[in-house]
Amino acid sequence: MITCISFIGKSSAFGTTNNLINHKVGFVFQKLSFSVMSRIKEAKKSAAYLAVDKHVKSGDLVGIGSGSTVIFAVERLAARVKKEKLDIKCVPTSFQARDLVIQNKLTLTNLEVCPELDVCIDGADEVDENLDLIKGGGGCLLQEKIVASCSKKLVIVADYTKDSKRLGDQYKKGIPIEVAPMAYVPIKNRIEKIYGGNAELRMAVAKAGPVVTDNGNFILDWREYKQDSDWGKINTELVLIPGVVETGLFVKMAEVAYFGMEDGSVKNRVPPQ
Ligand SMILES: O=C[C@H](O)[C@H](O)[C@H](O)COP(=O)(O)O
Repeated sequence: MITCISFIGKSSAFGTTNNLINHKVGFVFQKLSFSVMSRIKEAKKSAAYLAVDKHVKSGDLVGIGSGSTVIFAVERLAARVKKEKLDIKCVPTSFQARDLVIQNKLTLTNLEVCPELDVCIDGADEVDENLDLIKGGGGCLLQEKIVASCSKKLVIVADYTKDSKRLGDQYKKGIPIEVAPMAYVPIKNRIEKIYGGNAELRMAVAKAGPVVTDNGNFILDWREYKQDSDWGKINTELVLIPGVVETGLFVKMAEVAYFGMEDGSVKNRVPPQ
């Protein structure tokens, strides 16, 4: 009985030491990842603020993209409306963007009333050296592409982790492809057969089953594709597959991308001549 008690005692003492080390290591990692996260957040903010200041003027009709970086762009727009009495109207690209416009008390409009926009400010999941983009990591690619195509210029705001030489260098979650729900299996099979890789149905996190987009569709995330591809050609071919609604490949659409850097600076990239 005594042995038993002492065994439990030692074991729990050992356990306590281990727990303490784990706790400390966990704390250091937590602190590190917190500082990386806050650096990324600051980078998003610097890029978004600069892009808004450079590209939006009074009287503009502005497309509002989706995602976490665009939150800062809308914040800056709202501050300028208040301070400079900037007169702008906004067309959102998602439920989230519409909500952002409303919450920030900006003037909301749509493409029926304003089919031609001056500028669209949007985020990206990855930007390559040609300024081709992967978008749709948050599931908003269809309305984003429509609004961008109705804008005189598409201005991308991003942090340094999105800056790549080739699509797929950094962003490993795949190229999002929005599809009609009834067609997701044949489309998946076709993409994998023609181009290789895997096109996986995106599953929801706080819901059983797949992600359903703002437009009632599913998303296939196409991974392990050939990186040195002709994205313009592949995008054109993909949208011709019956049931494909849109792809997250934004080829030759962006006029400029702003990247917030780790050191607090912002660098920009324009397409090669
Ligand atoms: O579907 C989401 C959009 O394409 C976003 O613009 C993209 O995922 C980038 O989002 P974030 O600014 O949060 O990285």
